[in-house]
Amino acid sequence: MAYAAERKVAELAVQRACRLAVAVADSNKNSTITKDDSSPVTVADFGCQATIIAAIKNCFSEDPVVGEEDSDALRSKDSLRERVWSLVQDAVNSGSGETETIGELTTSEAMLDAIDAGNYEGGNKGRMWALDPIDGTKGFIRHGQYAVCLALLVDSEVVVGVIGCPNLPVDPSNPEGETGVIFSAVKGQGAFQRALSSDVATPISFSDVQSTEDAVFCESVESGHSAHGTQSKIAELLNISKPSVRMDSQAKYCSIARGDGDIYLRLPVSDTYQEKIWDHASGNLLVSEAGGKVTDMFGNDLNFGVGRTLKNNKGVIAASNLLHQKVIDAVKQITSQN
Ligand SMILES: Nc1ncnc2c1ncn2[C@@H]1O[C@H](COP(=O)(O)OS(=O)(=O)O)[C@@H](OP(=O)(O)O)[C@H]1O
Ligand SMILES: [Mg+2]
Ligand SMILES: [Mg+2]
Ligand SMILES: [Mg+2]
Repeated sequence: MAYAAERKVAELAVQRACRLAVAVADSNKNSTITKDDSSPVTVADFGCQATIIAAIKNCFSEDPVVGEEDSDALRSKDSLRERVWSLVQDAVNSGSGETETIGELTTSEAMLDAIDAGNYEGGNKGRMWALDPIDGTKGFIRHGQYAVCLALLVDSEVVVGVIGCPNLPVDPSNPEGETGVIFSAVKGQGAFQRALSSDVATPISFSDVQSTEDAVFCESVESGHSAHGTQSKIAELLNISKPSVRMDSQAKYCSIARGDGDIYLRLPVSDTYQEKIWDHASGNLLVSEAGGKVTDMFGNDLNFGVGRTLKNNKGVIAASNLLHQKVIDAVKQITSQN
């Protein structure tokens, strides 16, 4: 099967990173720093980026990586670096059978170098990985939804997408039951989920909701990340009566891809913000392999080949193939009134 090795490595790397993130959440000893753009980053973001890039470099040494974080804060603060190094070592040592495939990290210097290997500028030629070590950092901090997201792109097309969601219920019909799910998709091979605790993956697909009246839509928690007011007008026009499900991170893509909801609306709040490729690459493939479509607000495909951002696109609309065009028509109608 095409990309079997890449999928295996990506799943093992994401699984190891999810253990690290869960350990930080469980410890209640998180350290948060505010970045230059005022967004938060935690020890878990750094640790997850280090473990995942180290795994990629151990297995596919020539592949470039577009990763969200850099190591500047760790290089200038010994205590922070030591804390992240300790988390990385614990995550590596607590795995069983991973190291023979994805290797390990041997020094804290190697950890810093791994984090900084995520500095690729992107582009539309050849292989590259897109990594969001913790997507929905605000969700992670508030013990809500967050996701560890890794994608392989070839000539700017996503061919492998893996998303780990430690706080998402394994069985959506049993929200109080076990949590921790890993989603994966390979281009042309379908979309799957399995419990983080299990080796058995099952296929997932969109709901067969035919009419937007019966649909559920999801959106960001933060009103600064998508335009809640415009989104509620779009929902009204589509006769959606159920309240929106607000959820942090690419868990939104995962939820609709397995039929918990039907539509993901992400209308821009600012004219200047450019969506980042690591916030959408994995979810894009998961949705298309599960029977859905992702475009920008104008119905254009997302272009992952123009750098670290989606600078050629505005907003994101994801829905099943059955509903997508209806949603785009409603978006057009509402946004042309503004
Ligand atoms: N202004 C603005 N507009 C749109 N998106 C933005 C904006 N600012 C930040 N971000 C990115 O939002 C990522 C989290 O998206 P979510 O959908 O999870 O948002 S939310 O956490 O539910 O609010 C978040 O990803 P992480 O940094 O990985 O958490 C950011 O990349
Ligand atoms: Mg993100
Ligand atoms: Mg992030
Ligand atoms: Mg961030």
